[in-house]
Amino acid sequence: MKSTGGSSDAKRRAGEAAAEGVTDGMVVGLGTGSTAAHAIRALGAAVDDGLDIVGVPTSFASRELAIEQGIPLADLDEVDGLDIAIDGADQIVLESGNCIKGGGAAHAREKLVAAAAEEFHVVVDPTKVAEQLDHTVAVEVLPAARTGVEAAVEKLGGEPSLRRAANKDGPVVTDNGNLVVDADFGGVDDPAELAASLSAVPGVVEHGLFVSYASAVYVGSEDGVSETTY
Ligand SMILES: O=C[C@H](O)[C@H](O)[C@H](O)COP(=O)(O)O
Repeated sequence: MKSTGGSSDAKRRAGEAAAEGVTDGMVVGLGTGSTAAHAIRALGAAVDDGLDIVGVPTSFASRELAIEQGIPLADLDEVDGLDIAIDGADQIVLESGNCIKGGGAAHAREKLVAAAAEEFHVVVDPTKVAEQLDHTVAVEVLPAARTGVEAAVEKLGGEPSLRRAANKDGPVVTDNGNLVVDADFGGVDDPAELAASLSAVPGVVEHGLFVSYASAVYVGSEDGVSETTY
C-alpha cells in the first residue's frame, strides 16, 4: 500500500494497538492506507493464532492484503452490521475526532463501512494531528459530473483540482469507476456544514470529511500510543 510520510514505527504502533481491541466473533471493517495496513497485518497474525473474525475490506488494496493475511472476508451487504472498523486518516482534530480521509481515493467505501460499524477507530501517526482541518478534501464524483462539481466547489469557496494518476496519463479512477476532485478550502471552520454542502451537490458520490464518526483515535509515536475516545 502507498505510504504517505510519517514514521512507519508510529503507524505500526497505532495499527497494532487498534487491532488489540478486536475479539472473537467480531465483524471488522478493514481500512485502507499504510497505517490501516498495519492493523490488517496484526489481525492476520491474530487469525493465525486462532482469532475468529470476519473482515469487511474497504478497497481493492485492503481486500488484497487481507486475503494475503488469511483473514476470512465478507462484503458489506453480506453482514448484519459491523462491530468495529479500523482505518487511517489524512488529518484529524483530536478534540472532536473529525477527520479528512481519501488520500488513497478509498473514502466512499470507507465511509459506508464506518457508518455500518458500532465503533470507528482511527489510527494515525503524529503528523496527521492538527488543531483545525485544512487538508484538501477528496470528493469522489461521477465522471459526467466533474465540471459541475468543480463549479460547486468554487461556489463553496474551494479550489478544485482533478486528481491525476501517477503511473498513467489521465485521472485517478476509483474502485467504483469514478473520478476524484481534490478541493482545497483552506481552514475548515465548520466541518459539519461543509460536509452537508458537499453531499448536496449533484454528482458527488462521497467526500472525505468524516464528521462525528470516530469513537476512538490511536496516535502512534516513536515510544508508544495515545488513545482518545469519544
Ligand atoms: O483513501 C484512503 C484512506 O482514507 C486512508 O485511510 C488515508 O489516506 C490515510 O492513509 P495513510 O495511513 O497511508 O496515511
